[in-house]
Amino acid sequence: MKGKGGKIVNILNDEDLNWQKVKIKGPVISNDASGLEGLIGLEVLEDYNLQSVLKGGEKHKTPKQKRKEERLAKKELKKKSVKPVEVKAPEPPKKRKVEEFVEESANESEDDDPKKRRKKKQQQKKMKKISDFEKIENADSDTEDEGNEEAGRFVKPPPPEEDLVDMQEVTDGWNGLGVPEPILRALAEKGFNSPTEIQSLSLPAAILGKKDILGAAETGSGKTLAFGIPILTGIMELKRKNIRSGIRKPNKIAKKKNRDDRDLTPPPEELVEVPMENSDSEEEKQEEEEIKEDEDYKPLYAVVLTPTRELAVQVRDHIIAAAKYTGITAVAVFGGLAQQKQERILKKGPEIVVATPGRFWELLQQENAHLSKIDDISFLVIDETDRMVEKGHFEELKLLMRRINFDETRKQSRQNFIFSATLSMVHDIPDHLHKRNASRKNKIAKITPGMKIHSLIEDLGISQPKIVDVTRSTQTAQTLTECRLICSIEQKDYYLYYFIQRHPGRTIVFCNSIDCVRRLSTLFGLLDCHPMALHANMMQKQRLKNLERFTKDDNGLLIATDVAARGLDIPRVQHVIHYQVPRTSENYVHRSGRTARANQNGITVMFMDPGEVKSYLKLCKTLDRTEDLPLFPVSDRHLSVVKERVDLAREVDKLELKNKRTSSEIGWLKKSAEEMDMIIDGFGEDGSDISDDEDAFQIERNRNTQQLNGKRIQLASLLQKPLFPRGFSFKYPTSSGKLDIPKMQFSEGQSVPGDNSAVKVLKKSIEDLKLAKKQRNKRK
Ligand SMILES: Nc1ncnc2c1ncn2[C@@H]1O[C@H](COP(=O)(O)OP(=O)(O)OP(=O)(O)O)[C@@H](O)[C@H]1O
Repeated sequence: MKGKGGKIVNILNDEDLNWQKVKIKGPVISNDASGLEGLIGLEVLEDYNLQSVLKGGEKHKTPKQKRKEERLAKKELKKKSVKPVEVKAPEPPKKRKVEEFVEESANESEDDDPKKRRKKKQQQKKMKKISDFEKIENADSDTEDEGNEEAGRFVKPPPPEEDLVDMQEVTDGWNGLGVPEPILRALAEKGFNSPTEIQSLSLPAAILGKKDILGAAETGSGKTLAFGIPILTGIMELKRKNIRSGIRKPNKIAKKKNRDDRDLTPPPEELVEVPMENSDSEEEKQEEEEIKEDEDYKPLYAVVLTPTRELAVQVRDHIIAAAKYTGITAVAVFGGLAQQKQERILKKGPEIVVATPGRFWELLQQENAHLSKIDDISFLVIDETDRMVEKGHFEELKLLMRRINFDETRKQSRQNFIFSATLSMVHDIPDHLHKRNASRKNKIAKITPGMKIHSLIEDLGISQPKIVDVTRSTQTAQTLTECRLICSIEQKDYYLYYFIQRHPGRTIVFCNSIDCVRRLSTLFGLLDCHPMALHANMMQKQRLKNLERFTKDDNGLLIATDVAARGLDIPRVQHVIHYQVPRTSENYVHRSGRTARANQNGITVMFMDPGEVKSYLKLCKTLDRTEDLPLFPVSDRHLSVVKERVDLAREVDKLELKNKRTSSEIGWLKKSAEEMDMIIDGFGEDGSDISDDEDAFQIERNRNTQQLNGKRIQLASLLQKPLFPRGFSFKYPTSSGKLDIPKMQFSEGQSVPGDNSAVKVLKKSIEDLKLAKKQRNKRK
C-alpha cells in the first residue's frame, strides 16, 4: 500500500509495478481531523517481489536504524522460537531427519511410563550428539567458504570423491568424538588413523561437552592435539555462528557475580563512558565507522601459552598441520626474535596465538591491538602447566590470568585446557621438614595428587574441569627403557664418547648447567661428533637453527640444558643421556620423554657419580620405583682407546684456550700501549711485532701453537681409525664374573651393526644377569 507523497513511493518503481486504485468513501481530500490529514488517495500493489521491496527499503535506512531493526527482528524471532531464515543449500535428507527427530522429540508430550521416558531421553541425547556432530560437519563447509571469500590463500578445492571414501576408512577410529571433516582430512594425511588414549578421553568432553580439560598423560602421547583439535573445532563453530567469543554460556551465578562486582567496584577511569552530544550526522558517521571497523574486526579466539620458545614454534606447527583444511590461522610469538616482525604478524589478526608468557605480556603492556583482545578469547591453553605455575618463574602468567579472569561472565564462557605429563606428580616432604615435623604438633603432611590438581584449578580460576589423568605410576612412557651408568665425574666424558660411538643414532645429552653444555660441545666438536648446543644464553636464531639441523641428522647429537627438556617433539630420537642426575623428578620425566614418543622405542641412560646417589634415590622414590634402574653394559676393554682420544681432545681444548688467552693479552697490551703512546718490549713503534725470538709473549704463543698443531694432527689420525675394529666382539662382565660375548658381525664402513641398538644390548645384558643369578642360586 502506498500513500502519495510518502517515502515508499521512492522505493518501488511505478512503471514496473501494477498498482491498483482503491475506492474511498467520502471526500478524497481529507480534512476532517480523522488522522488522515493530507491523504489524497490510496493504491494497492498485490503482485510484487518482497526482496526488492526490502532491498529498496534498506537503502534509505541509517546504519543505526538497520541495527535497531535487526535487534528487534532477532527479539521477535526469539519470542516466536523461530530460527532466522537463511538462504541455505538444501541439506542432505539424513541430516534433516536427525535434527527433526531431536526437535520433534523435544516437543512431544512426555510419556507416562517412566521407563519409556528414560529410554526416550537417552535416545534424544544420543541423537543430539549426532546432530551436534553433524552441525559441526556442516560448519566446515561454511567456514571454508568464508575463508575463500576472505583470503585467496585459504581456497581449497574439494577433495575428489574417491579420496573421501578412502579418508573415511582411514579415520574410522575418530568416529563419535565430534571431530569435523576438514580436521579429519588433515589427520588422515598425517596417518593418524585413530586417537591416542588422552585424545579419545578428552575430545568428547571438550568438543561435545564444552568442558574445561585438565589432562595428564605420558610424554609423547599426543597432548598437543588433545587440545588443538577441540580449539579448531570450536573456532569453526563460532565462525559458522558468526560469534566472536564465548564457546559456552556463562551460568547465572557468574552473571550475578559480575553484576555484584560491578556494583561494588567503580569501573576504571578509562572505562567510564562519557556521554557525547553528537549531531545526527556525526552520530551516523561514527556508527558507519564502527560498522566498517566491525567488518575488519579479526577476533582472537585462542591463546596457547608454553614455557619455552621452541615449544611455542612446535605447538604452532602442530596446530597449523591439523588446521590445514579449515582456513584457521595460527602464529607463534616469543622472546628473542625481532618484536617488530612479530607485531607485523599480529597485525594480520591470526585466530590462534601460541606464545611464551613473557613476550605476550610485554606486547600486551605496549597495547598491541590484536593481543588486547585476550579479554574476549574463547579458548585458553596452558601447556606444561606445572612448570608454568612454578614460583618465581612465570609472574607474567599470573598477571595474565588476573586480567582475563576479571570479568566473571567472560571467564565462564571461556574454555580452558591445562595439560602436562607431570601434572599430578607429587614429592615427598623435604628432609628438613621431616625433622621439624618430629618436634611439632601441627605436622606438615605430604600433598596428594588430588590436592595438587585442586590447587592448580584454584590458582588458574578454572571451573569444574574434566580431569583426564592417564599417567602411569612410574610417570614415564611405556615404551621407554631406563637405565643408569655409574662412573666418576672424570669418566663421564669417556662413557659418553663410548656410547655415541658404540650406539649411533639421534641422541640428546642433557646437562644441569650452561657451562657444562659449552664444555661438552667444544670437546665433542673436537672429537668430530658434530654436536649442536642448545641453552638459554644462545641467540634465538641459533637455537632454532641448531634444533633444525639436529632434526635433519639421523646421527645428530644435541647437547642441551633443561630448556629442551619439555615438549619438544623431534622424531626418532633414540637415546636420551642425563650427563648429570636431573635436579627434579619432573625434569627426569620430561628429559627422558624426548625419546620413546608416540609408541616408539627409546632408551634413557642416567650417568651418575657417587656424589649424585642421594639425588638418584630421591628421584626413585618420587617416581615410585621399587627397584634400582638396571646398569647399562659397557665393554671396559675399549675404554683405553676411548680414553686416549678424549684425553687428546681435552689437551687440544686446553691449548686452544691458552692460545686465545695469550692472543687477547697481547691484544690488550698493544691497545694500552697505543692509548698511552708508549713503546713496549717486543713491539715496534707502529705496534708491529719486532722479533719473535725476543718477546716472552711471542715465544710462549709460538710454543703453544706448535704444540697445539702437533696434538691436532695426532687427534686427527686417531679419529680416522675405527674405534671398534672390524670383527670385534663386545664383552660384558656378568655378575658371575664370567664374560658374556655377544656375537656381532661388522660390515665394511660401519662401526656398529644397525640392529645392535642400545635397547637390545641392555635387554640382553639384563637377561644374562638374570640367568647368571639363577645359575648361582642353583649351585648354592
Ligand atoms: N592420534 C595420533 N596418532 C598418531 N600419532 C599422533 C597422534 N596424535 C599425535 N601424534 C604424534 O605423536 C607425537 C607426540 O605428540 P605430542 O607432541 O602432542 O605429545 P605430548 O603428549 O604433548 O608430549 P610431551 O609431554 O612431551 O609434550 C607427535 O609427533 C604427534 O604428531
